Amino acid sequence: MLKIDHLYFSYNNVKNLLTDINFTLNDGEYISIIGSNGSGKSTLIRLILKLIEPTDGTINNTFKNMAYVPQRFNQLNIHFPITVREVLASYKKVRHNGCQDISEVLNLLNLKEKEQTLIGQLSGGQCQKVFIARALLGNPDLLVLDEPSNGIDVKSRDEIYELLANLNKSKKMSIICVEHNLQAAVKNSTLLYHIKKGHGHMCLPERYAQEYIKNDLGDIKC
Ligand SMILES: Nc1ncnc2c1ncn2[C@@H]1O[C@H](COP(=O)(O)OP(=O)(O)OP(=O)(O)O)[C@@H](O)[C@H]1O
Repeated sequence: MLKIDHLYFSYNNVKNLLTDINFTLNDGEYISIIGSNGSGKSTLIRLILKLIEPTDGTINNTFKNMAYVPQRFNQLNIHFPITVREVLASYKKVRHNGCQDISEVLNLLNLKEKEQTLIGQLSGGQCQKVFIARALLGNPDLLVLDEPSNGIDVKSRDEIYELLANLNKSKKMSIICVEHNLQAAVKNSTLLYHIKKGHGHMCLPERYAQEYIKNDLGDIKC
């Protein structure tokens, strides 16, 4: 379980970015964090991952094995001399033990035929899947993703969300996902966490969808 109580956070140049954040993820839940650009979604993820410290408040985390899939990036040099399999093998080497078989994870993400391809020569969607595969190698009990479908075509996007839904439902993997894809968030998540003007609140996906249809996004009060 992850429980955040009365968390406050400011950057030097952005005061009161997050104000009195209260957030609970129970084991097996899938929570999508939504909100407009700059509302603090990725910052909340960084706090959960302990990459930064809150200004005030507490984060209690009983998950033993978190894995993180960062936002997609496009700057890989196409000649960077490392293949998909080598990316996964180097991660496995660093983690030492408890890892899944690389071929199994490649199959799970339909990446088997790309295992000898240089990472920089993959499409954006394929590259994103490699980073998801890398995260899954360590058998996480909490998977944290930052906008997994950003800039990804419909087919790869659907595959990624089907996989996440399956991991959550079949393997009971807990998931936190920063999301701009509201359709996927509403379809897959147990709960949505909406951050607006520094404050956050949980809401049920169906309720959010109803409110979204009735109002502009900015006016949603669920
Ligand atoms: N390392 C940093 N130092 C200072 N300010 C930062 C830093 N990282 C983010 N910010 C600022 O904090 C605010 C929130 O950024 P954050 O990345 O958390 O937003 P977000 O909700 O994830 O946005 P987006 O939807 O655009 O990805 C922004 O105004 C951003 O400029």
